[in-house]
Amino acid sequence: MKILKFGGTSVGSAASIKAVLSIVKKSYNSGEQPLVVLSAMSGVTNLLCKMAIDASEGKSFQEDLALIETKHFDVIKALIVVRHQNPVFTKLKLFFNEIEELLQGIYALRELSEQSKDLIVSYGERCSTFMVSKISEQDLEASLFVDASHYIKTDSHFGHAHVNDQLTEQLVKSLYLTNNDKLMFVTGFIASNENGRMTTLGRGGSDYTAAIFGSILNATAIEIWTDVNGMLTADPRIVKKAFSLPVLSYTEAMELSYFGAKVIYPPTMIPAFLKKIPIVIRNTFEPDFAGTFIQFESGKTTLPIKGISSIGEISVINLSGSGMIGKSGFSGRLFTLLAREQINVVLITQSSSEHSITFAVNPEDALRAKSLIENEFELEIQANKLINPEIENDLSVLAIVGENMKKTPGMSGRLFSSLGRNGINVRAIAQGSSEYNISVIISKNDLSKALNAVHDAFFAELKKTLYVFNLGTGNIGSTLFKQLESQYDFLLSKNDLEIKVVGISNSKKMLFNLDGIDLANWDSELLEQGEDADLAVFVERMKGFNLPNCVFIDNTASRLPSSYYEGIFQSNISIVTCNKIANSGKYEQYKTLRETAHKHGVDFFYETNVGAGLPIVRVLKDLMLSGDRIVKIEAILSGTISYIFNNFKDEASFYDVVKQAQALGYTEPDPRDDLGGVDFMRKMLILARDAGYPIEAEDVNLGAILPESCLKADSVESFYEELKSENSYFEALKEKARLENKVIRYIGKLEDGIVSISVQIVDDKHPFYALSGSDNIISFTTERYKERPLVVKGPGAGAEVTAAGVFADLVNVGA
Ligand SMILES: NC(=O)C1=CN([C@@H]2O[C@H](COP(=O)(O)OP(=O)(O)OC[C@H]3O[C@@H](n4cnc5c(N)ncnc54)[C@H](OP(=O)(O)O)[C@@H]3O)[C@@H](O)[C@H]2O)C=CC1
Ligand SMILES: N[C@@H](CC=O)C(=O)O
Ligand code: NA
Repeated sequence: MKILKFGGTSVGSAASIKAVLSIVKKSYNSGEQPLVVLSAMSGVTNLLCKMAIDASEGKSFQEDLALIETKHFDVIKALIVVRHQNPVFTKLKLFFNEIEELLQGIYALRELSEQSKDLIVSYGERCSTFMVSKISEQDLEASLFVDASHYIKTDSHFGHAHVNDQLTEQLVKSLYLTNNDKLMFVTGFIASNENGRMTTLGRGGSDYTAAIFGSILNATAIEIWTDVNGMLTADPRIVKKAFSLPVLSYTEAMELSYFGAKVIYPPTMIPAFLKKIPIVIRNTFEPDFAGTFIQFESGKTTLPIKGISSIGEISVINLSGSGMIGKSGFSGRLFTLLAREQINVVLITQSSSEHSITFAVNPEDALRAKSLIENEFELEIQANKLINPEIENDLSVLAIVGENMKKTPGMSGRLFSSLGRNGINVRAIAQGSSEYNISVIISKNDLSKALNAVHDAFFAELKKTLYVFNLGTGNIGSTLFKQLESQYDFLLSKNDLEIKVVGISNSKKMLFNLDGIDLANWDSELLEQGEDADLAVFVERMKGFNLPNCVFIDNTASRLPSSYYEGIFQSNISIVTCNKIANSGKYEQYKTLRETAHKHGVDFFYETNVGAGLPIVRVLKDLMLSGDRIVKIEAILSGTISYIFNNFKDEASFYDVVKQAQALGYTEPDPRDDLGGVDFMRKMLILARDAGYPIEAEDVNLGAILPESCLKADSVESFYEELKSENSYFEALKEKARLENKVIRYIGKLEDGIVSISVQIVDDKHPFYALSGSDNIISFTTERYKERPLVVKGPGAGAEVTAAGVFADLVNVGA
C-alpha cells in the first residue's frame, strides 16, 4: 500500500480536486492500494483560527464563516451531480453549525482555550476530506471518509500534541484490517486525547498523519503531493536557475528543509525515516513530473552539493569575555537556559580561543534571549568576566547542503571564494560536524545576491549568468548587442554561459530590465520605455540591484564614466571597456583602478584600448606576468591613420580618405582625436604603463601629421574644412613618398621608458612597409624575444573587430 498526501492548494478548488482525484484513481486502478491523507482547503485553517480569535475578542465572525461555506459549497456544486448533492450539503452544514455554536460560546465567554482552538481548526480537515471522499465515491464506490481523530491518539498538549504510538498503532491497524478493501480518505493534522477531545499535531501536521499511517501500515512509499516540482536546489523565487532534485537522502532533506525549503517539515517525517520508507515529493499540477525521491541513501550524483537553503531573517547574539575561557560548563548553562525558555538556536559558532560564542536566533526571540542571559550571568557580567550580550539584526543564514561534501575537498573554498568575489561579507561560519552542511551568516541585503552567486559557483556546469550594464549604444555598443544576440544560443549550449544585458544607457535614455533586455529590439525599447539618462543614477541603480557576476561595460568615448570606475569596483562589479580615457588619465588613477579591482576580486579588462580586438594588451600582460621584460615596443596603433596612409594614393584627396575612414567606423567619435595623434598617444601610454613605466601623457613625444591650422580647428566641421584647404601640404607628402618609392607611416616607439610617436617615410625593407586597410602592427622586443621580436598584426579598428574584442573580454570575466 501507498500513502498519498495532498496539501491545501491541491484541495483548494474544484479544478485542483479534479486533478487530485485523477491521481488517486490512477493509483487505485493500478493496484497500489492508496490511502489518501488530505489537508484543509487552502486558507481555511487560517480563517478558522482568525474567526476563533475574533470571537474571543468580541468581533464578528459571520462573514468569514460564510466565506468558508461558499468555498466548500462551490466545489460540491461543481463536482457532485445534483441528485447526490443534498446529503453532502447536509453533512457540511452540520459541521458549519457546530463551528458557529462553538464560536458563539467563545464570543459569549470572551475566552479561547487551546483546546477550543484545536476543535475549531479540526473542521478544516474534516470538511475537505469528507467532501473529497464524496466526490470520489461517485466514481469509485470504495471511497470511505475516515476521521483520523478516532485513530491517532495523543496526550493533551493542545496545538502540538504528542502521539501515543502504541495505542495509535493498534487503532490504525484495526482500521486497516476492517477496511483494506476500501479507498480511505483520511483527515490530516487532527487527533484526539484519551478523553476523546480533539487535538492537533502542530506544524506540518498532515505530513505527520501521512508518516504515521505509512509507518504503521508499512507503506511502500509516502507521496507528498504539493504545488511545486519536488525539492529544489534553492528557493526558486530568488534563484531563477534553481532546479528540482531527483534524489535526496533523509539527512539532506532534513538539512535543506531546516533552513527554509518549505516543502516538508522534516520532524514529521521521522516515523517514515525510522522504517526507511521512501518519501516522494510530487506536484499535483504536473503529475507526470517524477518529483524528488527522499530515501535512506544519498543516491549517485555528480553534483558537489545538493542545494542551498537559507533563512531570510535572523538575529545574532555575541557573547564574549574572559569568563568563558576554559569554563566547560559555560555553554551548557547558556544553551540549557535558552532551551528551557523555548528559544530556538539556529546555529552556533565558537572561536577556538573560547573567548566568544556567537549564536543565531529568530529576531523575535533576540531581546528576550539577551535579557535572560543578562539575568543568568549577572555575577559574571558584574565581575567583568563577561561583556553584555550584543545583538546584531538584519542578518540571514545561507547553508550549502549535501552528503557529497564529506568526500569532496574544496567545497568551503568554493563557497567562500564565490562570496568573496561578489563582495559579500561573512559574519560567522558554522559547519555541522556531520559535514553535510556549511552555514554562513551574512547581511540580509546580500542574501539574494549570495544565493545566486553560490548557486552559480556550485552548479556552474549547469549555467552561469553574467549580468551586464552597458553604457554607450553607438558604433561599438550597437554592434556588440548584435553579436551578443546572435551568439546567445551558442554560448548557452556550448559554454553554459548566459549573458543578460540588464541595463543600457546612452546620453539620452536609460533602461533596466532584470529579466534581460531583448537585444533584437533594444533601440525601440530604450526609446519607448527608457527614462531620461543620468549616469549617476545608472551607476547607483546598478549597484543597488546587487547582482552576482555583474559587469559594467563602457562603450562610450566620454570622460564622465571613468570617475565612477573606482566605486564600481568597490561594489564588486567588473568592468570591460573600449574607452581609453580611464587608463590614459593620470597615472595615479591608472594605479588606483588596478589596486581597487584587485582588492575586490573583480576583473578590469580593456583589450580593445589598443589595436581593437587584436590580442595586444593580453600578450603584454602575459609577458610581464611570466617575468619577461620589455626592451622595445614599435607599433602602428592608429587604425584610422593606417587606413589613410594605405589609401592616400593616386587621385584620392586626403580629405576624401579621412571621410572614408570615418564612414567605415575607424575613427573616434571626434576624428580630430585620431588625426591629432591623441588616440595613438593614449594607446602608447597605456602600453608603457602596462610594461611597468609610470609615465604621464605629457611625457609622450607626440609628432604631428597635420599642419598647425588643422590642429587648431575648434569643431569637426571646421576641421574638415581645414583639411580641404591644406590639400597641397598632404599632396607634397604623398609625392615625396612616391618619388622615393616609400610609404608614409605614423609609428610609435617605447624604449627605456621613453615614448615617442612620429611620421616616418619608410621603404620596403621596413617591417611596417606592407600594411593594408586599417592594419595595426606591434613588435615587442623583450629579453626573451630579443633576436626576433614578437609581432602582432591585423585590422586595428572597426566596429565588428572592436565589439568582438569587448565580447571576448566579457566572456572572460570571472573565468
Ligand atoms: N571604432 C573603433 O574601431 C574603436 C573604438 N574604440 C572605442 O569605442 C568607444 C566608442 O566608440 P563608438 O561606438 O565609435 O562611439 P559612438 O559615438 O558611435 O558612440 C558612443 C556612445 O556613447 C554614448 N555616450 C556618450 N556619453 C555618454 C554618457 N555620458 N552616458 C551614457 N552614454 C554616453 C553615446 O550616446 P548617444 O547615442 O546618445 O550619443 C553613444 O551611444 C570609444 O571610446 C572608442 O575609442 C576602441 C577601439 C576601436
Ligand atoms: N579610432 C581608433 C580606433 C581604435 O581604437 C583608431 O583609428 O585606431
Ligand atoms: Na587589443
